[in-house]
Amino acid sequence: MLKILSGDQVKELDSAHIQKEGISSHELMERAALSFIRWWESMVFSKALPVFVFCGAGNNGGDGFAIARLLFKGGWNVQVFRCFEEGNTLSPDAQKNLDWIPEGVPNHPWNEFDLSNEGVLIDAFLGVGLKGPIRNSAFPIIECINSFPGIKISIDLPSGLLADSPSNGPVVEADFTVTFAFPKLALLFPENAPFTGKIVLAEIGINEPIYEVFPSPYFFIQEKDILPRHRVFGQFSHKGDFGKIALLAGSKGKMGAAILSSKAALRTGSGLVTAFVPESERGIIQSAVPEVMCEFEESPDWNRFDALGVGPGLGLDKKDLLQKTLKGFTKPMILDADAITLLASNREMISLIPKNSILTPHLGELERLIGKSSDHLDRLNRVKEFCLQWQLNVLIKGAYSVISLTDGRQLFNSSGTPYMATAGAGDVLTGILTSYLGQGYSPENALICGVYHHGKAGELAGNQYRRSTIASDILEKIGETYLLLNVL
Ligand SMILES: NC(=O)C1=CN([C@@H]2O[C@H](COP(=O)(O)OP(=O)(O)OC[C@H]3O[C@@H](n4cnc5c(N)ncnc54)[C@H](O)[C@@H]3O)[C@@H](O)[C@H]2O)[C@@H](O)CC1
Ligand SMILES: [K+]
Repeated sequence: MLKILSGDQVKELDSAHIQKEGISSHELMERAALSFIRWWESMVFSKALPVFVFCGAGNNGGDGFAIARLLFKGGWNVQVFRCFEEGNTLSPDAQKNLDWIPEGVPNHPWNEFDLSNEGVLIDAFLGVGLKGPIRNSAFPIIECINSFPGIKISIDLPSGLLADSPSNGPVVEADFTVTFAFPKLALLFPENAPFTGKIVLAEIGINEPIYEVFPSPYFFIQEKDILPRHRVFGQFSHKGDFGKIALLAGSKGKMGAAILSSKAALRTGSGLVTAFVPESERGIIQSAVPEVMCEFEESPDWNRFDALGVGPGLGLDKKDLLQKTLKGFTKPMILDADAITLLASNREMISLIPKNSILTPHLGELERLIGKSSDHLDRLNRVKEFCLQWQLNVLIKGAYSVISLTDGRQLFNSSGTPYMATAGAGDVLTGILTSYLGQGYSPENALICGVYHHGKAGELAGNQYRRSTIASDILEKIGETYLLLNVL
């Protein structure tokens, strides 16, 4: 997993890199610019479009100058716009790259930019070096960039956005943010989505051991992290090895939730799935999912199951049943939907949850559980406290869902699409997570694999159905995610 460092640590990363690999900060900047160019070429922008590069006085501006040079060499019609006063001192690497701008690239002060221009604007004004509240002198520059009607691409961060804390001042509203080495924390906050546009990760070849010395609780999950976390089953495995799981879900009028979670558990390889549903409703699930078994007792011997998922469509009148279940199951379990709402209003039950269990609230359920947050950073901190206090794992669902673990680490998922914001998508996830726990995955690996596959299945469904995507489509795409990730 990619460690997400703070803006302040980026500078230290530079020197760690220089010390360990003997690569200068200037070479690192060149790598960043080349990595940007690789992405740019993959976008096949029309060569008829002029490119305007707005450059600041720091290394973000340095990236901009280097990009302008490389684009010019590649045959693009490029112009540079300087976002600093005449006579200002530039960072050494920015100065070097400014000096290297070829003769044929026009170079103007930013206020000479003609807003009626058409083309692409590259925002290399401010990056992770922005400190504190933005100076007044920067306001008109950001306003000018935002008034440009063409495509806007921010380098590393949209200018004005603080790397890892909430921003109050004006911020560039980019269509794309090409960020180097790892996504900066603030890019993953939902409140910053209007500024970041689509986030593109551009690798600059920093080796993983170099990251090791930097402490950070934040990580970014990538596709390559998934396969090694899956369990491998042999030729002689039988259905008992794939887990015997139970789902306590569904109620009158909400049997769909039980169906979706049971099917998802089966689709992710559960050997045996038993749904605990009200007896009066059994016909619905048994005809919809013939592979699932049904039981109706209110407090069975839960411990005969390898894993237990509780909550989808359960109903809010099941407090006693939830309490008995929490007392009756001793292994980590999944708690979702109505189970979380019941816990939020009966907080004395939180201590009954088996340690290392997983709670999967959406933002509304989370708020009921931990109170209102002022912003995403505050939310992350509150959830971390909750996880540490109760030794529970919490998944904050949404874009870049966050897996918050019992040891304080917080992992951002990278798969998914807004088309997944549809009824029942969470029920599918509960089935997947319960399935992986039943197959012997640790809660951490169940979360990483489950959340990633769920997001990937949503992307595949979204690519096909766009806004008409429903939870059953996500479910039906789970199989394709196994092929895509090469999971046996
Ligand atoms: N260290 C690394 O690993 C790499 C860093 N690179 C680039 O370097 C950038 C960081 O460069 P720097 O540390 O030089 O910083 P930046 O270039 O991001 O910012 C420094 C500039 O911001 C101005 N500034 C600071 N606070 C301000 C405020 N409150 N209001 C208005 N202006 C303010 C400063 O006067 C200075 O001109 C990254 O974002 C990235 O683009 C890349 O070259 C790739 C490698
Ligand atoms: K920028």
